[in-house]
Amino acid sequence: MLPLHANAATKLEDLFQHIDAHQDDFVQSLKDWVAVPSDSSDPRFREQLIRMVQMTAERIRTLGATVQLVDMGLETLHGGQTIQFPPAILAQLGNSTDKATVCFYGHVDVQPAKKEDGWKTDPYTITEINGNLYGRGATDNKGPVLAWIHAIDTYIALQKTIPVNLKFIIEGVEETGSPGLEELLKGHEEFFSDVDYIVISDNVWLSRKPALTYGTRGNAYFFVEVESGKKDLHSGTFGGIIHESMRDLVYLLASLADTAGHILIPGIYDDVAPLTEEESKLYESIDFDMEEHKNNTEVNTFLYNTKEEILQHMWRYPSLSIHGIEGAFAGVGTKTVIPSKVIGKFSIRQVPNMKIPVVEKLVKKHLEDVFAKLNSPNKLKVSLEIGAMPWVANVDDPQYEAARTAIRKVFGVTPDMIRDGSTIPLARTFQDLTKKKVIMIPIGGADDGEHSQNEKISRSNYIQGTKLFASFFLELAKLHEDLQKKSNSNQVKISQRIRSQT
Ligand SMILES: C[C@H](N)C(=O)N[C@@H](Cc1c[nH]cn1)C(=O)O
Ligand SMILES: [Zn+2]
Ligand SMILES: [Zn+2]
Repeated sequence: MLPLHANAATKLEDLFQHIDAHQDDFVQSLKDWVAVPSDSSDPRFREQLIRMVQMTAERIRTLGATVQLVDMGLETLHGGQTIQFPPAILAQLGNSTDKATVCFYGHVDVQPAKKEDGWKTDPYTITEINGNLYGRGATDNKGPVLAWIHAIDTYIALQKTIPVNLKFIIEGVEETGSPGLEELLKGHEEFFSDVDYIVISDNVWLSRKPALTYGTRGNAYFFVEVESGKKDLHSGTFGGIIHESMRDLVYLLASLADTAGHILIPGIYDDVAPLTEEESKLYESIDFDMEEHKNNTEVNTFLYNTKEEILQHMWRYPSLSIHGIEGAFAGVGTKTVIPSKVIGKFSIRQVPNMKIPVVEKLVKKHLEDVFAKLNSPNKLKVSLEIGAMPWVANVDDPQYEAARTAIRKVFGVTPDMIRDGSTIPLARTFQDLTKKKVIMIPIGGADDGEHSQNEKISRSNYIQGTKLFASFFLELAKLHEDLQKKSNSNQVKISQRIRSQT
């Protein structure tokens, strides 16, 4: 590694030029990372997921950082078997007392992806088409994690002083709700003692315009299991004489929400923060093209007709989605089986001021009440698998101002201030537990298709995003200097006052 010149003044143009000149190398790194199917939902990929975390640790080590791989123990699967959790990465680069310390949080696990799900290209081979880099994890979240690393690498390659101290928390189970991570944070409180800001880049913009995210919804993810017996049965031989588990389950799932998206679980909306007039105005002022959003989503119609309603229902109201049924026949052909045990999977996105234990109680009560009316002898089991709280930040916090300035310098525009309907399970935990200021700086585009077929990040967003992070380091350093000056001058005033009183 090259030595860092302490006093070399950093010109933004030099950094930007270096990033532009090395963009093909940066794309190659993304290719290497996307090639690892680090799917955290499917235990069959566990070895690959662990390899991905190790590769990431190695890459962070090449920056000159001190890297710790923390063992996260065993994961107990729904059937009772156990497998190794991937380790988590805690790393540190620089510890100057006169610099701000920024902790970057990201994840290198991905959602499942199979070519036959409808991908146009192999999900684990980055394929560039019309300036877009297609591949699972390209935007969620391998691209942004690499962009952050490349921004640091740029300072190192140009032998410039990195303007801030850097810390990293990188994990491999974000997509399954970050199990065990809260305990990890609780056990490493000292890691956060000198951290000033926590940065997350795991969302996308709302439109073509760059954005900063100040809120995310939480998620309460449930399994509802119905079991009729120990083995599947022939529907010709047994159909008509048994209580079918699938029929019960479909009835239960249908009772959760109506076709207009309204959740039918009694009491579920009771704690939702009321919409104030001030907040209402906020939605009116956001520049949002519903037609473009519809095109990105590839649906004909939304549930709501106005921009305000759409934004509110994405960001500040709960929503219930049914994700799938484990154990049900889902293949091609016309299998005529009656499944014995089926597990319905659904989740409710959480908003302020909903509380997970209350939601859990309401959901269980509702499903038990509905099931009781079926007079079914089958066994019902409802379990909360993930409970992640919503997160909202104060947009007047200084790190938002630094990020706004950095965005102006890279993109020449003032960013949209947005919320996001999806969940970063650890965002609220960071805020509550560490009491540090959290900011989300998305670099992905509105049409990136996270979790969907043909997920991508554009080459432009990936490279401009790298510049944004490099520029953000400088803005944070300036901010820190200003804050320190202010605090020193306040200290002088206090000392003078004490002296004059004695
Ligand atoms: C926003 C982030 N990139 C993401 O996709 N998060 C997941 C996390 C989650 C929530 N419940 C289960 N996993 C998401 O919002 O779905
Ligand atoms: Zn993500
Ligand atoms: Zn995701």
